[in-house]
Amino acid sequence: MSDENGLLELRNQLDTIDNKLLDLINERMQIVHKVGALKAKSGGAIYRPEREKAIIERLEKINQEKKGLLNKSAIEALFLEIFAISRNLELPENIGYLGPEGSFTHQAAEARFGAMSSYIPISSIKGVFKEVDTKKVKFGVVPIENSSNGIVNDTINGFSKYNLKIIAEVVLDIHHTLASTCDKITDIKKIYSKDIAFDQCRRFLTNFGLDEAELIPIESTTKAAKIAASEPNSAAICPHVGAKLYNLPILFENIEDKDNNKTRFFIISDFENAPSGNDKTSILVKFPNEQGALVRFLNDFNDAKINLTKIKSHIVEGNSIFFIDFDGHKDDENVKKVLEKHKNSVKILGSYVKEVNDI
Ligand SMILES: C=C(O[C@@H]1C=C(C(=O)O)C=C[C@H]1O)C(=O)O
Repeated sequence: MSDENGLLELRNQLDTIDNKLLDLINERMQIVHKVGALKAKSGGAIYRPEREKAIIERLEKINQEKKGLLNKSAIEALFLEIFAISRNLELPENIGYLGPEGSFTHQAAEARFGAMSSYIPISSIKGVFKEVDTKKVKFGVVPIENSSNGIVNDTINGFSKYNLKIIAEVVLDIHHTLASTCDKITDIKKIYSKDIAFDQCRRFLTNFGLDEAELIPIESTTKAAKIAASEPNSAAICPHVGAKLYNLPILFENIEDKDNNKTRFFIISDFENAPSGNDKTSILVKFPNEQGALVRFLNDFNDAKINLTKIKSHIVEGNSIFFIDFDGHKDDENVKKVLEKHKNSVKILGSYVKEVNDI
């Protein structure tokens, strides 16, 4: 058989498989439709991250056993897209994220909800909380902490003010680029970016003599790309996708000082997750002004054999509060007991499937 005929034959085989895949996906969607109808009757949540996680883990295991050609992230990418389409079929739901389009939070949202969902950029973290609270959007995506810059205060403030729940976490590796229409680095006189992005790229700026340029902080790295695309002798520190969005040539990639620069994001909504068997819980704690309150609290967690994974202090309206993460679900017996004992000082922010990529 000639190469050309060989190619034709293989493509015929692919067409036959694609036809079967289409039938199978449609068959799946018929069932999803029935799940949607049941949930509409019972008022159950459409998005069930713990169920999606379990499906992906099961498929990865089968794939490994069968020595399939797909790797873990390929399975995840394919199925997250199928789940997103499934959920939209059950009930189309909007996702509000800290914008603008192309921001790291947008990337975090897409990593979880796929390319087919309906996204709405919101210009502040406070705004994201408000739109979820008033049910304009079903889900909100906000940053909670960065490995170089710590906790995001506006997000803690949002949780203090609103009774919304964390239903999932997403951890992204953060890479910055220097993008500009200038041909020569010495032509760059102004650099636009978000204040924390400048902090994350200090060494690069010094090493390349760019600390001489005027550093202009603005509200987002994507907006920085937009401005730099139209202003001569300027540049932006922005994500790769931000530069692409505004056709801004990328001069340097991965300019962040630390090679494991990560940001953790929360997906927030108005419902609680069922336990998945591999959960984490986040709480805010405001201790009474008594000696030993923090120690007593921590001892109770220790006695209940709960593993605390993070504790950070934060000031809200002059009061010191703690943001705490621990392993387990709020409905686990040991967790429930401790939280009940301290219910006057604790606000439960949510229990959600633990991400493998940690910060
Ligand atoms: C279909 C369901 O709803 C959603 C879609 C899922 C899917 O497509 O398999 C899984 C969990 C939910 O996020 C379900 O809850 O089973």
